[in-house]
Amino acid sequence: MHIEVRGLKKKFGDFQAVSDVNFEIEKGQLIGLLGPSGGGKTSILRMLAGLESVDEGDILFHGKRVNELPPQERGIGFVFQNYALFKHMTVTDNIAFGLEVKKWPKPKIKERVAELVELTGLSGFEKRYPHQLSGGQRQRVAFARALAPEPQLLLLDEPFAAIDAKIRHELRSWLREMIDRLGITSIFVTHDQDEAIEVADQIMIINKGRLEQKGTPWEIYKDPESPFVASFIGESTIVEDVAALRGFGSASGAPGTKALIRPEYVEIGKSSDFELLSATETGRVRHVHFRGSEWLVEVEIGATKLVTYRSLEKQILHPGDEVQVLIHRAYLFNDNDSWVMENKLKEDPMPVHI
Ligand SMILES: Nc1ncnc2c1ncn2[C@@H]1O[C@H](COP(=O)(O)OP(=O)(O)OP(=O)(O)O)[C@@H](O)[C@H]1O
Repeated sequence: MHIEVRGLKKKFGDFQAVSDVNFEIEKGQLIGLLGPSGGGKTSILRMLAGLESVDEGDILFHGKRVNELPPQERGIGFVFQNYALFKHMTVTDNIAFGLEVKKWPKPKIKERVAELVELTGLSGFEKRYPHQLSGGQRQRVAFARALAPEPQLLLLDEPFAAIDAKIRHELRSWLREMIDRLGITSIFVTHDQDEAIEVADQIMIINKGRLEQKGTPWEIYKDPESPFVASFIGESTIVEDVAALRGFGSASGAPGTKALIRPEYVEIGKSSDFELLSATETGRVRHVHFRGSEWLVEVEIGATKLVTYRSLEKQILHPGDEVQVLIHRAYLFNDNDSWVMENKLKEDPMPVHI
């Protein structure tokens, strides 16, 4: 389903929970609504579902305004974080519930339930009750139930929040595969940036009731449009006075200019590694964290602390070691909460490894 949202606003009392949100979603995409708690993600989802009224603005499905359409007529499937399965019903009955309400003929219901049990990998569990299932299995039943009436849009509100880390990881891949297979437009709310980056075709960053940025995970990571977005997606360090770092002084203007620096923009090594470059700083290793596939190294240059990744093949560093530090790139903050991108070594490509 193609979705368009124009000038969407919602107030609760005096509190503006959603202010002037605009976006478009192409059919078949999986969209992650990402942002801090209380930002307005759930309110946007509930307005799309018709569970919350719209104060101002329009919601269009396939170009048709649906603001006043009741939830059951919008062709939407809903999955909540807390399963919301019927406890006294078996897996089969839970999945069939929406179809019974819609008065589908019995044989068709049986056929559709069998299809969904197969799709969601629940074969053999048909007669179990929710308390006889694991969290991951319960969530798959919730998916099957939401998908049963063949919705054109699937809305997922923190679908994996209540599930432990390992299963959550498996469910993410499973969700991605299922959405690809079904080609159904889906929107999921999360405050877990890894989840959004891993699963979504496009991410919408929602903060203080506003859509801060929309784009693919890579676009948002690479070109964050505001300091908030940059610090919300990916690892970074905020440097309080970038002018104190050599090579940035003239470019960054006034002393006290703040900057955001990603770990992959920082390179560390022995002085011989950088002997042809004048723009290095001398730093000291503060902490070294083993990350499984690499090291995360914290370095201090005077009062400035930076983090960087270091591959396992390289010489192991220890706290207190002296290193040369080369900063390839930084985002410099302007006063007005925007910024400019500053390349320290303009001829040098950004060393991003993915
Ligand atoms: N029915 C309501 N009545 C009053 N205030 C509400 C209501 N629903 C939401 N709010 C407020 O609106 C703001 C946005 O809430 P919303 O649930 O949309 O945020 P969220 O981004 O989904 O947050 P979370 O990640 O914590 O679920 C919050 O400050 C919340 O307290």
